[in-house]
Amino acid sequence: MTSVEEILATWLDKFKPHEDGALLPPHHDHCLACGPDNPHGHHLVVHRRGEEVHAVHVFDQRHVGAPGIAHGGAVATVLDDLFGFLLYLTGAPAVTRQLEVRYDSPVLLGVAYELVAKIVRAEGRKLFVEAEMRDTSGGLVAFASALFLRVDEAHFRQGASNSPPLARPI
Ligand SMILES: CCCCCCCCCC(=O)SCCNC(=O)CCNC(=O)[C@H](O)C(C)(C)COP(=O)(O)OP(=O)(O)OC[C@H]1O[C@@H](n2cnc3c(N)ncnc32)[C@H](O)[C@@H]1OP(=O)(O)O
Repeated sequence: MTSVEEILATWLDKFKPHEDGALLPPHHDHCLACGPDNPHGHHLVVHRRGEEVHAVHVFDQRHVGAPGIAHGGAVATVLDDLFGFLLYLTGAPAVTRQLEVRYDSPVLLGVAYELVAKIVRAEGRKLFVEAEMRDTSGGLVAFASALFLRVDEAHFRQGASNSPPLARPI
């Protein structure tokens, strides 16, 4: 598992400008939503598209709520993390202060959905953001809005000495 200091050391590069269309880097290798090395993760892959961020995502059996349907918390995780990619466009880290998700239709496992997020407005440390998740016919299945607050590196160091085991013994 990568340490907080190792993660922070890579952040300056991540917050450099990214070209339109660029593949955006994961927040870190074990991030629950986008980390490629997290076996329990969503492995979300996100690109910049103009001033928005864009992903095509498929939930699988690890994310099941009702049979065949993604758990609402899993959907919220992915939408929250998608917002985290907008931060690369702002050039500064921030964290979720408030997140609201509207679930319009069940999100089916094994089906591709298109996700788009944008910054609605910025006021000082505050970033107001919105995201949509649509099915392949363009139908809106979920809508999220959130307030992110810019924080400095000290925020992330709060977890630096906290490294519980990966899983609880049964
Ligand atoms: C590479 C970057 C890494 C990012 C990864 C992204 C991953 C995906 C996102 C996440 O999972 S983040 C993890 C979940 N979030 C957290 O763990 C955050 C936990 N909360 C905190 O640590 C603190 O609450 C926080 C640092 C966010 C804010 O504490 P502060 O004491 O700095 O701010 P405060 O609560 O006083 O609010 C600052 C301003 O926002 C305003 N505010 C707060 N809540 C509001 C609200 N709900 N609506 C409107 N305004 C609000 C508040 O009134 C105030 O306004 P003014 O500055 O004008 O006085």
